[in-house]
Amino acid sequence: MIELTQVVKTYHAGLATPFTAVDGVSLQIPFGQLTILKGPSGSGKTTLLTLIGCMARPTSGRIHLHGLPAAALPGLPSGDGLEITSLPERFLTGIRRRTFGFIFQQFNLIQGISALENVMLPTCPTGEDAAVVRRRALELLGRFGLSRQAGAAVGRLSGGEAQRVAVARALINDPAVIIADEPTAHLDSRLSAEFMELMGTFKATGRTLLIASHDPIVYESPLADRVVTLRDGRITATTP
Ligand SMILES: Nc1ncnc2c1ncn2[C@@H]1O[C@H](COP(=O)(O)OP(=O)(O)OP(=O)(O)O)[C@@H](O)[C@H]1O
Repeated sequence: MIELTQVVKTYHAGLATPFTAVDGVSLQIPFGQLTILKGPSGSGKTTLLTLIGCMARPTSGRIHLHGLPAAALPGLPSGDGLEITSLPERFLTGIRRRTFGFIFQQFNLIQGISALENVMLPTCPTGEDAAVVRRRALELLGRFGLSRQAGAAVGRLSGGEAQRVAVARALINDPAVIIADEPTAHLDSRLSAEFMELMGTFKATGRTLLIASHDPIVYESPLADRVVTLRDGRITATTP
């Protein structure tokens, strides 16, 4: 479980115009479930995802990881209740790489390199053998029907293909938790429904899914275990 306790994120803290984007959020995200963060633009969904995914630190409050596999915590005690908010940067980086896979709104594929190279990218800092990574990346691309596009520059891919490359990239380090930020924002209804089906297959393998979205195809999906609604950086509703 990922446990947030009174998490606050204030941008420009200490400056003339501080802005509190996340304002005292307490939330428990069980492993193995699909949790949706829903809310209007600017409600703090992306900010919250970056805090949970160890990409930024909260201004105050704590985030604990309870019960992660030891392999996800290299050099760290795997005991219960690891508090990530106060860990030194090098540990945060390790947890980010091994525990989380990210799918961004614009997919954030690197233009000018191939689909295969994009999928391999998150493994670069791990120093893993390139041939092994390449095999795994090709397997993933094959699984998503993209074998023929492996060598293609990502700029040439269709929206749906680009999305599946982004999903393959999120999976390359076999993360326990997949974080997706408005993953269907640039997809039509059919591709959005396909995306949710894909998420369903990951959930079936025991992965934890955390998706920020204001797309009803996502937050009304029967796959969602819980929908957390945010407004002005605060939780206003949790269903069920
Ligand atoms: N780096 C930053 N510096 C200052 N303010 C920021 C920064 N990042 C986000 N904000 C502000 O924090 C608020 C929450 O932003 P955030 O991106 O988390 O919302 P969101 O719910 O994900 O919105 P959207 O659905 O439009 O992506 C917004 O008002 C935004 O302008």
